[in-house]
Amino acid sequence: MSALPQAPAPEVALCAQGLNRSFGGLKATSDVSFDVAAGSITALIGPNGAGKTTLFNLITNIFPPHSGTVSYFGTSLAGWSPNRIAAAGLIRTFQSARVFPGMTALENILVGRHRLNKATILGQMLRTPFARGEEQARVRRAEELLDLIGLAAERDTNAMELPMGSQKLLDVARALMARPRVLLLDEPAAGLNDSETAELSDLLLAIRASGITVLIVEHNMSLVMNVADQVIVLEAGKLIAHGTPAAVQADERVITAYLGAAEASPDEGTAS
Ligand SMILES: Nc1ncnc2c1ncn2[C@@H]1O[C@H](COP(=O)(O)OP(=O)(O)OP(=O)(O)O)[C@@H](O)[C@H]1O
Repeated sequence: MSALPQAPAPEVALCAQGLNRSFGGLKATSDVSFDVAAGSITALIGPNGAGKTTLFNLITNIFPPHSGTVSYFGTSLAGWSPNRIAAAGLIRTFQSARVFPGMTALENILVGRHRLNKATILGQMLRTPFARGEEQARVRRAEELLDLIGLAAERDTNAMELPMGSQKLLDVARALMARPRVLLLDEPAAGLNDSETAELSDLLLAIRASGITVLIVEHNMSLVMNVADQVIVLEAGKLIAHGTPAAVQADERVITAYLGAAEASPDEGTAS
């Protein structure tokens, strides 16, 4: 028995075990297993077509795995609908997500809170005191999030008129409005310039500091290396490395995968 007290193991927010999913003859994910520690930022990287978005779809049950399991804070998500998964606080953004046209920045964030409304539809239509109080609290929360992403001054601006970087931040803020416990972000830095990417890095660190676990698919290696606690690397559907950013960056298999795919080292900014 050790004379020293044992540090408790970190709580596991997400646990994927043996995930397999094929499309026709193509194995999009092949026996993929990993843990995501609660309160961490974990990055999922890999060349185009490696299976990253497929893994997000398996975790959120957009389609089920052909075999394997996903558990969320120890509870299996097998058979759960995407809505039930979101209601449990596992919230994702989509690679192609953009702002809702014709809505202001504030309204774009408010969209993320609708599933949490407790007032009945009739209560909302009749504007009962309960429904009004709930609406005011939602607006306050959306304003706090606008402040957090540095867009308080753009509260009433049509979101389509905002630069791409601001639109991407709004997308993340909308996901935060749903009060996630775990946030899955699919390429939030795609299309951003360097200063917009730096703002996104700060936001991700603030999200982690608030206790939310983040799993992020991202091609921008500087962002990944700056913010991630752990990095998972996929290649052609297989997990080829999982470790700290420094360990993964020095991993021969990772270097080879990236050299083969993009003729560039993963430490050189955007990898593909
Ligand atoms: N719904 C689908 N039907 C058929 N094939 C699919 C489907 N979804 C993904 N695939 C295939 O599975 C493989 C993995 O795709 P996936 O989108 O998960 O990769 P990725 O790592 O997210 O790629 P990228 O970085 O380009 O977004 C690819 O070969 C893709 O063509």
